[in-house]
Amino acid sequence: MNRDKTAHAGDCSTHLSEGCVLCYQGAKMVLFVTGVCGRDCWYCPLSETRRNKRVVYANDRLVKSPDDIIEEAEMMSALGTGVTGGEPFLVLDDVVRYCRLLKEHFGPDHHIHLYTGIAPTKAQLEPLRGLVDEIRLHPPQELWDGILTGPYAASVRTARDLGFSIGIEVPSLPGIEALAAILPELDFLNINELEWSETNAQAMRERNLDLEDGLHNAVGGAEAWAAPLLDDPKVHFCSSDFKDSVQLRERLKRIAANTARAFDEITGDGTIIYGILELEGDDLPLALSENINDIEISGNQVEMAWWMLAEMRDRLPGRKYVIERYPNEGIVLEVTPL
Ligand SMILES: C[S@@+](CC[C@H](N)C(=O)[O-])C[C@H]1O[C@@H](n2cnc3c(N)ncnc32)[C@H](O)[C@@H]1O
Ligand code: SF4
Repeated sequence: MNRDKTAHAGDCSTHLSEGCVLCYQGAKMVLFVTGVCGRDCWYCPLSETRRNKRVVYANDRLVKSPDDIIEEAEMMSALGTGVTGGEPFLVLDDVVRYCRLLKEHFGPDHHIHLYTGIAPTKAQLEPLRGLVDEIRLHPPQELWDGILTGPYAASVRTARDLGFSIGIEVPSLPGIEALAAILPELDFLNINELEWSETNAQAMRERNLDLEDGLHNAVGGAEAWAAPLLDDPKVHFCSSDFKDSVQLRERLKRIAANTARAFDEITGDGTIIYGILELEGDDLPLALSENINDIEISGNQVEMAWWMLAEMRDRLPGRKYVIERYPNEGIVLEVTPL
C-alpha cells in the first residue's frame, strides 16, 4: 500500500470525482451558503464567525449580493464551485438561485458539487437537477454501522436515479471501515483527514486526540483509521497537508494571474512580491519620476518591482522594504527591510 501523502496528492487522476480533479487545479470556488446547520457534529470545524450565522461567503469574500459570487469566481478563473455550509438544504432556494446564476454566467460546464449533512429526499434533490452535478453526503458517525439500511443509502439511490454523481464525504474517524458496505453503490468515497480547529479543540482533547505534528492541523491517527479502505479505487483520502499546500497554492496562482500588476512578481506559491518606498516629503524623487509608468503611488507609499527598488536603494530617501503577500491585497506574509 502506498499511502505517502505527497505521492498520493500527485497521482490522483484515476479515481477522483470530477469535483476533486478541479480542486487539484485550484479551480473550485468555495461557496458557503449559510452557517446554520441542524446537526451538531463534535468535530465540526466551522469558525465562530460562520457557525450558526446566516452569512454567505465566496471563498473568503463576504457576499452582499449575488454579483459578488460571480466577481469572486471570475477573479480566480473558477471552473467550478463547491457549495457548502452549514447545511445548504436549509437555504435550498438560495442554492438554486446561486447555482443557476453560475451555470448561466459560466455555462453548463461550470462544475458544481454540493455537501450536505442530511439525507435528502427526492423532493429536495429535484430542484437541483441540471444545476448541481455532484452530491457529497455526510452521514453521521453513529449511522456508519448499518449504512445500507438507513436514510443515507436511500438518498444515494434517489440521487443516482435523478442523474447526479453521488458520493460520501466524511472525516476520518474510528469505525469508518463500515462504509465499505456502501461502496458498490457510490461513485466515490472521499475521506477527509480529521482536522483540528479552534472550535473543535476541546472536543478533541476530551477524546484524547491530539495534533499529529506541530506543522499541520491533522489529528494523529486519522490516516490509520481510514487505512482499511484506502486500496479501493473509489476511495480518495484528502490529507490536511494537501488542502494547505496544493489546493490553496493552485487557487492563489489563479488569482495572482488575474490580479497581479506588471511589477508584481508571482512566486511558485502563488504569492506576490513587490517593493515599497515610504516617501519622506510630498515630492517624488527624480529617479522615480523617470520611471513613472513602472510604479503605483498610494498616499505616501510608492509601490514598484522589488528589484527596481533594490537597484535604486541608495538614491531614494525614505523607508524601503519588500513585501510578500497573498494576491489581490491578501494577507501580508513577510516584510523585509531594504
Ligand atoms: C464542514 S462540512 C459542511 C457541509 C455539510 N454540513 C457537511 O457536513 O457535509 C464540509 C466537509 O467537511 C468535512 N468535515 C467536517 N468536520 C471535519 C474535520 N474536523 N476535519 C476534516 N473534515 C471535516 C465533512 O465531512 C464535509 O465533507
Ligand atoms: S453537518 Fe457539517 S456543518 Fe453541520 S455540524 Fe456537521 S460538519 Fe458541521
